[in-house]
Amino acid sequence: MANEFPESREGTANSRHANLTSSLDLSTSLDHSVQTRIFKIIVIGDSNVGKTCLTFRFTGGAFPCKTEATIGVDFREKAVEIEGEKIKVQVWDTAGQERFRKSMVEHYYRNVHAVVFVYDVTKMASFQNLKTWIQECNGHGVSSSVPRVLVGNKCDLVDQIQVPSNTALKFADAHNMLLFETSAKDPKESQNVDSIFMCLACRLKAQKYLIYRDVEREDGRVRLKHQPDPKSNCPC
Ligand SMILES: Nc1nc2c(ncn2[C@@H]2O[C@H](COP(=O)(O)OP(=O)(O)OP(=O)(O)O)[C@@H](O)[C@H]2O)c(=O)[nH]1
Ligand SMILES: [Mg+2]
Repeated sequence: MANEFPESREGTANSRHANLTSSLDLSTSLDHSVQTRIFKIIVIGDSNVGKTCLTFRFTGGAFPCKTEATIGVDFREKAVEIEGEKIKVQVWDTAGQERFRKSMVEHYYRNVHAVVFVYDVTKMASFQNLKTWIQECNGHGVSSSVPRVLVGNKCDLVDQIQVPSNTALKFADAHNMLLFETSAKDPKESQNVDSIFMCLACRLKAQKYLIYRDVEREDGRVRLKHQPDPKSNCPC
């Protein structure tokens, strides 16, 4: 059974930080000294859908009282333990506004392990724009074997919902994604928010034997072979 132990870190990077590349490279490395794997999960979607709030809820356990549009990327880490293995989940909270993301897009997708697409259930346009986000992701060479999930956020605003669940479910099925409808704001939903990231971490953990056994090194970088683990007990 998956459980967590308390350790989270936050950082930020934008186009003004000169040493960005070296810090970003860490996300894809295996930390051999402590044998802790790091899973890089990016969170993508329109501005204002709640990406920052969702990632904050997962790593900090609370809803931020105030947020501003993300510039570049904020990265947050949470240490979790799954079936006895300590894993670092590194969440990349990306900017939804084009002007705040354009110089960073390459970094977002580089060596990503999993992708979370977010829309706002009260804003149909944010759902319709998912196609563009998926195109961007595919256009950056993210393999179809990289796990992806779809998240409809702001479900607490029950009177304002514009995106019906069955429409979202069809879209998710068509794109081979699991659908989570949740709220970063509603404390009762916090476990559901956790399960978005834990579900992905469990799936990635299922690649354990590949990472330790079939790891390949090319150009000094670690590359992983993706194969499903038939013995995985991932809850999703
Ligand atoms: N009611 C409600 N409001 C939310 C929820 N999640 C986020 N918000 C609000 O939505 C607004 C935008 O949230 P952010 O998390 O900053 O949005 P973002 O997707 O990170 O936006 P960018 O950084 O510009 O890409 C803020 O006013 C939040 O308080 C939610 O679950 N319910
Ligand atoms: Mg943000």
